[in-house]
Amino acid sequence: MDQTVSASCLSHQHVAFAGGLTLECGFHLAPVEVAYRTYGTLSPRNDNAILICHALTGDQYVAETHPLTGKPGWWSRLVGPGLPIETDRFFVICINVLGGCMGSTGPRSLRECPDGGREPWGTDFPPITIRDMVQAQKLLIDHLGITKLFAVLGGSMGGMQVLQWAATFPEMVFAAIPIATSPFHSAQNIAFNEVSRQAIFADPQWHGGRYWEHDAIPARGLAVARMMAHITYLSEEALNRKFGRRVRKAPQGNGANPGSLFGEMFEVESYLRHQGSTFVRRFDANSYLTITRAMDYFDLGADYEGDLSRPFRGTRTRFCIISFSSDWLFPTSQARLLARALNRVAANVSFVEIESDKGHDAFLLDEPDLDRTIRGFVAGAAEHARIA
Ligand SMILES: CC(=O)SCCNC(=O)CCNC(=O)[C@H](O)C(C)(C)COP(=O)(O)OP(=O)(O)OC[C@H]1O[C@@H](n2cnc3c(N)ncnc32)[C@H](O)[C@@H]1OP(=O)(O)O
Ligand SMILES: N[C@@H](CCO)C(=O)O
Repeated sequence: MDQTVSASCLSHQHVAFAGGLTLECGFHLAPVEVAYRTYGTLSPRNDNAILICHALTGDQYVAETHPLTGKPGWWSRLVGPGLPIETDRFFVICINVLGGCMGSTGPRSLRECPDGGREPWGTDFPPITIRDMVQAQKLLIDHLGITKLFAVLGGSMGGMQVLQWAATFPEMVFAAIPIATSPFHSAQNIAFNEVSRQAIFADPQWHGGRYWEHDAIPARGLAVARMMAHITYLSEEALNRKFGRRVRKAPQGNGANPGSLFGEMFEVESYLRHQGSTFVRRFDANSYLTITRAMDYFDLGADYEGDLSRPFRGTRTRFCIISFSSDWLFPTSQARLLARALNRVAANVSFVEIESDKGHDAFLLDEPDLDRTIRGFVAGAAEHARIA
């Protein structure tokens, strides 16, 4: 079916594709809604589009104030006029992933029930993969009339999407920048995700995933999931630098801090509680479960007896792989495996390990070497692509 014909705009930068998508699991999901933001202008030659893919709990608000948190966009340091991803020159698109909770179809979306009513998908939302996310993005890219992306970039799960784009639609990706990512999700990372999921299931407000029926959310479980995951986004050095062993006065009453000496708590405890409680205001538990599973399934070599170069055979995409020295979640060793595999089949592969003590989330933080690397690679690739 011609998706450009069956697409309807629900509102500004929110499109429904009536024909939907057949997912990797075989389920046909229809309609598929895609929420996105754009910055800059598509050139008359249609050659300046850059797709930015967000990470696990990110969203399309990459370079503007977030509507729920009021915070600047998660990459507003990098995307804008005069910045490494120059919006006076490039047309930048960022899409909320399939399975997300910021407007694209996900577990919180309403579906038709057999009795004619509508209710959220919840845990009945079909399992999705990174490839499904990319297929949903492709619907939108086609709808926007873009035939070739000048560049696709993103960190962490965003980097997985970058690799999937380059593997699935090689002719559409001129340059790819996978950052702080891996060609497969490791056993250690699957293990961390499973602990997060169990924290959600253990919350009395989980209600088998139908929490909306109880006018509740599994806030405690989701917060604990985030607290645990957030530790993996930092590094020992970063935690020491930020908090050391400093303490502050602890909240009193309701058994909030049993065993605490002198009514104190460690700053790092307070920080993690803050990260947990702010997270639940902006994220849906069923989305969290769906997306962490999609990350867990990611394994580019799975269909090729583990050979990571075969998905990219014949590629003409230029790659710039970036890792951070203190990232223990997506360590440099995994990026190096990817670089070695790509070097066997691709003519243009750069690999940069950035010295940083900030851990995995370094790609979201003020890291001048990251900005310089992206600026340099994008400028060089634009010259090769002869972008005005
Ligand atoms: C690619 C993507 O799309 S990913 C999505 C990115 N966004 C997120 O992950 C949102 C969650 N936030 C984060 O993970 C991080 O804040 C980052 C990575 C975005 C930024 O990190 P940093 O700038 O180093 O901020 P930091 O981790 O220190 O957190 C600051 C917050 O902790 C609070 N905080 C700091 N110390 C303490 C403490 N001891 N006790 C309680 N709260 C504390 C600050 O008040 C601040 O709160 P606020 O965010 O509500 O204003
Ligand atoms: N902290 C980021 C990166 C995780 O990989 C997020 O929450 O999406």
